[in-house]
Amino acid sequence: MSRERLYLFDTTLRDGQQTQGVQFSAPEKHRIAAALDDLGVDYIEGGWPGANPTDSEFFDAPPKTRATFTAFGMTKRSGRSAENDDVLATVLNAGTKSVCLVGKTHDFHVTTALGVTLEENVTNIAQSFAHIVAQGREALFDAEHFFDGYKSNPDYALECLHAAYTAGARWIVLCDTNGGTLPGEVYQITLKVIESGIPGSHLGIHTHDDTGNAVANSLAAVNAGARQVQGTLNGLGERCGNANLTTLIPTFLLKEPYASKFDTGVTQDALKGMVKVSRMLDDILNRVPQRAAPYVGASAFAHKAGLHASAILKDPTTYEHIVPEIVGNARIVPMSNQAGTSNLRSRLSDMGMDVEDTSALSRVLDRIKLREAEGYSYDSAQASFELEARREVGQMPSFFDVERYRATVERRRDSRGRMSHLSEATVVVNIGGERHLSVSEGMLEDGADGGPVNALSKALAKDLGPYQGLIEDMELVDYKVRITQGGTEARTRVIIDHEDGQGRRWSTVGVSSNIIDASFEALLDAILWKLVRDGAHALGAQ
Ligand SMILES: CC(=O)SCCNC(=O)CCNC(=O)[C@H](O)C(C)(C)COP(=O)(O)OP(=O)(O)OC[C@H]1O[C@@H](n2cnc3c(N)ncnc32)[C@H](O)[C@@H]1OP(=O)(O)O
Ligand SMILES: CC(=O)C(=O)O
Repeated sequence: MSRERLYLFDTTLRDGQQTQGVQFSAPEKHRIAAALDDLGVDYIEGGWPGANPTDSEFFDAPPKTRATFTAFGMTKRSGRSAENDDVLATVLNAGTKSVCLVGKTHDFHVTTALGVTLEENVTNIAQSFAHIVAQGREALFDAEHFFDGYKSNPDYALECLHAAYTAGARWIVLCDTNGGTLPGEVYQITLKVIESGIPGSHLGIHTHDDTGNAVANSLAAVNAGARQVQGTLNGLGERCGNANLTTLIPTFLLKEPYASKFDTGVTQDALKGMVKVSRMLDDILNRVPQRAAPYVGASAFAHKAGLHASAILKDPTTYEHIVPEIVGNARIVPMSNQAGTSNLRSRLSDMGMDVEDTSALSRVLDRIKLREAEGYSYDSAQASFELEARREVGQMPSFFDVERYRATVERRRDSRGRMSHLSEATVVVNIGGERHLSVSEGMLEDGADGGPVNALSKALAKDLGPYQGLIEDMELVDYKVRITQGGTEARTRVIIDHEDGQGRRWSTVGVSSNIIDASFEALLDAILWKLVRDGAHALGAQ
């Protein structure tokens, strides 16, 4: 079978920026564009020149990409020529090789949102594209609300597409703007478009995830013949997001019939960077990565249940649809109350612990299940699990003892009558018979009160004598609280994530009826795990 080219169009910097709460700066756009270019997408839509200062700044000094850098805008408005439309002029003045214009194809939107006649809209589309093409640009038509438009008035929706195509648009992109269309309809309607005379090699698909079908809809359009797929990294985008390219790209490269049928610009080698690219975007957005994201999520290859773990150890293909490393991910076999000895052996061996004694293994398993019944949760707090296992099998060095800690919170009015908060913590540890007392205030980088957990974290990490050098690069990056039982019996579970200078991220858990105490337990485990992993026992721990 001869292979066909499937084009990937990324709109993270345009539709992705339409995500609530997302606002990229120009330098961030440059970083994302460079990562997309390394990945191998064919088009990078940078934004809408002239729509806001950031996009204008970005287009003033555009990235140099192998991918076709694209400016976005809308078709000309009625009552002026394409040459005299200032919004269109600003888009064209960005000087990009390719230009994507959104235009209406749904009769209802033409009369209601634009308030023009159906004929005027067709003329506006045709003249806008003729103008772009006359300037030597590659033109794309984002046919807004196309599927809804087709269902309302198929002849008119197709007339709009043909107006752009006849005027020279290279790509006609069928948009499921409201995200309400299902895969069967996308497939059938895409076939109708092809039957109307626009070949699949000129058709693109742009979907939204409002029914959770953005990826399925993209695949349906490709199955019908479309050869350009638009999407965003991590599925960013207006409302529920766009088709997720971190799902679609591995699917096109690894799954049939796509892998045998299509070439894309993404190589198998670049595919190994998929997790990295996804995390980079989360890092820029200061978002916690979605654990369950297909292919790239931390749980995508996590085998929690005992039956799964047992089989995985015999042959990973028993519960994995692909080899995780192909997309830069990794297999994990977490511990929890769903686990059996297979999970345990696998975890211990990953931690470098060889435990032959089966009675020790059962003790660890019993201990973990008992602690989970008390409210601990080890499947996401693997570092705390490791410490618990070490304690149970006698492989946990003793670095220091916490003699006591105290945290206080104060709310007061200053001399100008303004309310302020102050949190303070004291921690006393005993290291080899020597007492170390540390006091810290809760303080954020901007000088605001960081709260009692922040104060405790600082006091605990302030003076650990010989171990101090090993913990200096630790940073608390996420803090989650959950009440595990209601009423007066309430127990609080705190899960804290840390990162260090070696790029490691680890999670620890604490449980108590008191949120500060639960936090302290998780903070303490985080430091102990770091000391165990970095060989602090060599510094004289017992
Ligand atoms: C489906 C999509 O996601 S398309 C992408 C949409 N992206 C964005 O809207 C983000 C960037 N947009 C913006 O910054 C602003 O909306 C701007 C600068 C483009 C326009 O701002 P304003 O001139 O203040 O207009 P406003 O946003 O209020 O309304 C949009 C105007 O464009 C018109 N319009 C909408 N689509 C089109 C189109 N395809 N062709 C021509 N005109 C259009 C609307 O009718 C409306 O005009 P009206 O005010 O005369 O009724
Ligand atoms: C153009 C676009 O983003 C849409 O129709 O969804």
